[in-house]
Amino acid sequence: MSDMRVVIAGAAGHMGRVLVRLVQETAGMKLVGAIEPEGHVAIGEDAGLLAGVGRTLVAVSSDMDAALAQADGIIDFTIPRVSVEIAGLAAKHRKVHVCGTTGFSDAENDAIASSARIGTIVKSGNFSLGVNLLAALVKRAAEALDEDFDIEILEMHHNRKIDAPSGTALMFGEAAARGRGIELAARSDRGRDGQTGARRRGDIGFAALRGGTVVGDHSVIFAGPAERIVMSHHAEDRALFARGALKAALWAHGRPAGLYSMADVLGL
Ligand SMILES: NC(=O)C1=CN([C@@H]2O[C@H](COP(=O)(O)OP(=O)(O)OC[C@H]3O[C@@H](n4cnc5c(N)ncnc54)[C@H](OP(=O)(O)O)[C@@H]3O)[C@@H](O)[C@H]2O)C=CC1
Ligand SMILES: O=C(O)C1=N[C@H](C(=O)O)C[C@H](O)C1
Repeated sequence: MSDMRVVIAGAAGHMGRVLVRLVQETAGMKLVGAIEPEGHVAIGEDAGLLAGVGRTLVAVSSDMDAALAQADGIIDFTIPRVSVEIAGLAAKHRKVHVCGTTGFSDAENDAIASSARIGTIVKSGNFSLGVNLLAALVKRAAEALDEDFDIEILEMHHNRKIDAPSGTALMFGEAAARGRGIELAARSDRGRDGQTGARRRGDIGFAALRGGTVVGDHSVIFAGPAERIVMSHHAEDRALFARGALKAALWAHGRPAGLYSMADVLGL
C-alpha cells in the first residue's frame, strides 16, 4: 500500500513542528503539505528546516484547498475557528481530519460533529495513551464511588496556553460524569472566587494553573470522608501527543465517515 500523504496545519506552531519531525520518522506516511495563515512569517519556508529536521521540499503555504487536494489527510493542532473550517474542507475533499485543537465552544463542537456526517474525523483533547487509559479508569472510579466523594480536576500547563479548563481536564470531567450517570454541563463548577458558598454535593470542580514550560499535568481527585484518591498524569514531551495523532491518522485512513475518538483508535 502506498504511503498516507499528510498535511500539517499550524506547521510552525509548537505541536506542528513536532508533527513535521515525526512524520519523517513514521513508516507509511509522507509529508505533502504544511499550512499557516496568510501573511504568517513562515510562509514559503521549508517545513522541515523550521522543524529542525532538514529540508523536506514542502514549503509552508496558506492554500489549504490545494494542499488537501493532493493529500489523504490533515493533522490539525491550531485554534478552534480554524479547526471548524478544516473539518468542513476535509469533509468536502473526503480526507481524514485528525483534530487535536482544544478550547471549542458548544457551537464549534456541533459544527465539527456535523462535518463528520460526511468526513472521517478523529478528535481528542489528548492523543496520549496514558491519558486515554486514565480516562477509562476515572469513569470506573466514579461508578464505584458515590457522591460522598467530591470530584475535583486540577491541571497545569505552560504560560502560552489560551484555553481553560484544558481539553484533557474536560475529557476527565466527561469520563467522571459518565461514570456517575450525570450531565457534565449541568454539574461542573469551573471557577471559584470570593464568597462562593459551600461546595455543591455531586458537582465536578475544575482548577487551572498556568506557568513556565509545563507540557501538561493533570490530577483527578476523589475527596471522600477521611480519605482521598488521586489519579495523575504527567506529560513530559509533546512528541507523546504527536505520535498518538499520527497513529490516529493511519488508523482513520480508509475508514467510513464519522466522529471518532482516541479511545476508538486505541480500542479502549
Ligand atoms: N489534543 C492533544 O493531544 C493536544 C492538543 N493541543 C492543542 O493544540 C493546539 C495548538 O497548540 P500549540 O501547538 O501549543 O499552539 P501554537 O500556538 O504553538 O500553534 C498553533 C499554530 O496554529 C497556527 N494557526 C493559526 N491560524 C491558522 C490558520 N488559519 N491556518 C493554519 N495555521 C494556523 C498558529 O499560527 P500563529 O503563529 O499565527 O499563531 C500556530 O503556528 C491548542 O489548542 C492546544 O491545546 C496541544 C497539545 C496536545
Ligand atoms: O495546550 C497544550 O499544550 C495542551 N493541550 C491539551 C489540552 O488542552 O488538554 C493537551 C495537553 O495537555 C497539552
